[in-house]
Amino acid sequence: MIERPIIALDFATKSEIQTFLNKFPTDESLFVKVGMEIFYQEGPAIVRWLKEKGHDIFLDLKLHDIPNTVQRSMKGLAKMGVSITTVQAAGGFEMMQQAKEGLKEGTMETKNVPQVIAVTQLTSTSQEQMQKEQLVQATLEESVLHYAKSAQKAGLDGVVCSAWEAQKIHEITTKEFMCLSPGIRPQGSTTDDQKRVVTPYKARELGANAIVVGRPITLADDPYEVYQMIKTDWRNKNK
Ligand SMILES: O=c1ccn([C@@H]2O[C@H](COP(=O)(O)O)[C@@H](O)[C@H]2O)c(=O)[nH]1
Repeated sequence: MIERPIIALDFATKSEIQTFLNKFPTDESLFVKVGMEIFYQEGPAIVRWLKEKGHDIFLDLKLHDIPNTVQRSMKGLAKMGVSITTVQAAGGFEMMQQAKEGLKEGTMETKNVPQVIAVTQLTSTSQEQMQKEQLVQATLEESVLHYAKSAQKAGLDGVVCSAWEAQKIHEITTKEFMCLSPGIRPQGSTTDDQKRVVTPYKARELGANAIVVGRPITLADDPYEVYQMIKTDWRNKNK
């Protein structure tokens, strides 16, 4: 269980992140998500900088390519010392296996292998969209469960899914298999482009092992206050 909500640092520049982090106490160790937006601007240096500040890193680059390319990319990525990283489950079973292999090879000396989890169906996808646009005949839940089972068989540590799917995923995998859930919105917040949204409190009840929260915190007038409120709700201590 990851007790701290993971904050999605969806910013375009390091200086924007610095301004944002200045609103938190300097000794507060955060779990942050580095995604494509900032990584494509700043590269691995942003990961090093955040780590030096004492934060844990979820590097969410959602790798999706042929197995050999993903294996070699993961080998390099492993050296960055991140805690969790991602691939797209749609890349296939062999690709997922090779992602894990690459991470193991890249950390041969340190033995500090990052966890790798597979994105199932994005939380911005509805069942209707999935069936129409991906020509998938199954229900959204069936698709997510299928990817979760495949990710587990491939040796991955978990999946990215909506908290709505977490309980069933645990039933077909294990309680420890990580269900990391974005699409988190406090009661009454706007949903933005997210389709499968859950409150922090409900996400915990439904069996999520970790939550990722971006805009409700990053766009707040007082991000630290909202972060604390979400953390309390997530830990189910306010009811
Ligand atoms: O299915 C997915 C996979 C990843 N994400 C990422 O999580 C955050 C959510 O940000 P919000 O502002 O809280 O909506 C964002 O970085 C996405 O890239 C996701 O939302 N859904």
